[in-house]
Amino acid sequence: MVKKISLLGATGSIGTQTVDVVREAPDQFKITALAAGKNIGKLREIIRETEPEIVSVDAPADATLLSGEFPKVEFVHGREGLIEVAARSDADVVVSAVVGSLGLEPTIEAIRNGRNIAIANKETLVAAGDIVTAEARRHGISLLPVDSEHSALFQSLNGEKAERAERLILTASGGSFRDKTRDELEGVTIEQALDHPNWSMGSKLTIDSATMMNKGLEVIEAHHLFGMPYDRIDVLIHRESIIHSMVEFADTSVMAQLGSPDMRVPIQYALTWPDRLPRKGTERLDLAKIGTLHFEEVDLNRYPALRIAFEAGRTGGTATTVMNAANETAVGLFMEGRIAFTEIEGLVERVLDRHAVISSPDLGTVLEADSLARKSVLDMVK
Ligand SMILES: NC(=O)C1=CN([C@@H]2O[C@H](COP(=O)(O)OP(=O)(O)OC[C@H]3O[C@@H](n4cnc5c(N)ncnc54)[C@H](OP(=O)(O)O)[C@@H]3O)[C@@H](O)[C@H]2O)C=CC1
Ligand SMILES: CC(=O)[C@@H](O)[C@H](O)COP(=O)(O)O
Ligand SMILES: [Mn+2]
Repeated sequence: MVKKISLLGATGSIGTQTVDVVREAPDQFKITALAAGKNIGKLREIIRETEPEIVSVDAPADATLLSGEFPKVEFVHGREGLIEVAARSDADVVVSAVVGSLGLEPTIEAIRNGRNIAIANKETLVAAGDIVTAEARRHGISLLPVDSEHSALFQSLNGEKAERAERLILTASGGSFRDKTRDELEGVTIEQALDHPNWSMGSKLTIDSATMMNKGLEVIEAHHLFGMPYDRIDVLIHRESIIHSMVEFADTSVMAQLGSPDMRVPIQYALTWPDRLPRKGTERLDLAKIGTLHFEEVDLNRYPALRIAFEAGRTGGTATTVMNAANETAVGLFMEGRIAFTEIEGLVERVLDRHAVISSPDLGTVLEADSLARKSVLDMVK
């Protein structure tokens, strides 16, 4: 049976690679709903190719423009449009791949509508992991990891209960500045920060990888997806991004998932699970050619964002919501050239220090904490 897919974040790095996967297996998948932001040129191409029933864009003017060009497609817009595409779609799976905690409400609506979620949008789980996983349990849907590390953990668990695992080991490339000391980070440029050694990804995630906030977000994501306490989640620097992550069991066995760094592999697995399809166009792993794999401990003084994320995760409640929102805002300021790269973690930590944590927030409280944290960062750099 053809699987119907609703794709949120269609024009982004994960979105366009999801379209690649669908293109390669038209007898398996059909995209019926799309959501994007401002990249109307790319969206036009994707609409032409996939012929969806409904599409959401950010601006009302773009929705009107595209309605004229594609009369058979229904267009909606803005935050409500994004939620409508997620909630109304009759898709078998919703690929949640917008960037940022903007993905939270549509993902929750999709879960409440009984859709399985292929979750790339890690910020949703960091902002409100307890709420999202509780909704998933209540509605009996699957949260299928797309993030490469979490797909690796999921595959390494291979049906075993996460409780049986003793330790999750997330691998980290070290990001664009892994060969620089903390002092050498002074004055680094946006272009340098965007030059990831192994992966081609959206800009926000590439900056997060350089601060290692990405790994911090992923630790929190793993905690929620696999129910693992923080003191049993480790991070290991592995420059090559060939081992995507590992699970250690009580008998000392370690299961790992390896492969070429190509996000179409975990995207496809989330869409085909529990089956697998052949993958055209992904380079097969040739370990003899690679020769050597490297591993290193993480120095939390070099990467304070990872320490901040572990602390926020252990605190729980709105601490992770606030950390995520402050980080999104600080990364945005860096991308606008308004702050230095080395100011990102300090801003996040200052906002967290001033925040009075609410331990079991409802969705309204999460959204309010998120928006206040964004404002706090902006106030600090005025
Ligand atoms: N890229 C990767 O390899 C990986 C990504 N992820 C996660 O997946 C998510 C997406 O990442 P990535 O694809 O790299 O990001 P990109 O920046 O490449 O894409 C972001 C997507 O979100 C859309 N978007 C942004 N703002 C809005 C808005 N206001 N309304 C609707 N859509 C909006 C963008 O639309 P537009 O461009 O049209 O404005 C775009 O389609 C992130 O959470 C990231 O952490 C996880 C693992 C790997
Ligand atoms: C491809 C992917 O999953 C990214 O989240 C990736 O993990 C970034 O790599 P590092 O954060 O390890 O640099
Ligand atoms: Mn990842």
